[in-house]
Amino acid sequence: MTVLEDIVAGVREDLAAREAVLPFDELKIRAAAAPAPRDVMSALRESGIGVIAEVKRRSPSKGDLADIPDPAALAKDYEDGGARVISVLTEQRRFGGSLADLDAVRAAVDIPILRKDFIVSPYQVHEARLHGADMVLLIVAALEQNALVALLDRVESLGMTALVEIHNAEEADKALEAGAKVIGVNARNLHTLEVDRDVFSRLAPGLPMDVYKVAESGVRGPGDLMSYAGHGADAVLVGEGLVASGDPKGSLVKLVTAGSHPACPRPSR
Ligand SMILES: O=P(O)(O)OC[C@@H](O)[C@@H](O)c1c[nH]c2ccccc12
Repeated sequence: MTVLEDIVAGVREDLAAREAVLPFDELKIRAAAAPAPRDVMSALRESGIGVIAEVKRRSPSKGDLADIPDPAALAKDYEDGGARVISVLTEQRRFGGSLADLDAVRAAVDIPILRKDFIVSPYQVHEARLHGADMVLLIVAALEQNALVALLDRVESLGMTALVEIHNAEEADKALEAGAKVIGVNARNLHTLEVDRDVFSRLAPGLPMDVYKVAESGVRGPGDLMSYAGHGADAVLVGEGLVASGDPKGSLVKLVTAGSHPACPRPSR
């Protein structure tokens, strides 16, 4: 079993337990009554390189990163520091996240929120909506193509935006085939957990101009942001570089400042 398969197996078990408590039909009704989702694309398309800031306690590759006793306070710091979107990891077993984190962050900020999890079922999409998410991660490596297409349609039909994650050229083709408008290139291989920052520069030129491109993982500071921007990134998604820095807000401000500096390369759109 690869790391990804192991994580997804745990996610499916936890999902079955939640579904036994709150059946899908009831969940859908409740989610439909949630306040409308935010316009993620307009937030993302503000000028400069966007920063998506992540609430991340631990990871299978690095172990414990930060305690984050108050995810709402961290999220508020991210919002004040100029994040475009806040990513909240809700996977429990390996990342120490929860839907309670999503609720806390939703109550604390006005900017769009991404539910970062291993989404394999429409149940999780409606659940994301119920808990206030505006954006949902769909990982191509974790999904059959027909499931990817169905989940992407589901996300859009609920007025949310999908961040479709890829790591190689075959997954890029699948994401485009499915109609992804926002594509995240993860520098980390989810089967082996190895990070290769050059994956973005190899894949980005093959993605259409009108696809919004997010460089995910391994951003240590402004230098990595500038380099990703030089290869065509519209935004970067950063977790560890913020939460483990000792000063998440200060570290974020440095990234946001670099991303809006005149010397920073711009996506040619
Ligand atoms: O902490 P980093 O290296 O800045 O990475 C953030 C983000 O890219 C990473 O958490 C991530 C990217 N894709 C994922 C899929 C599932 C879980 C986590 C992730």
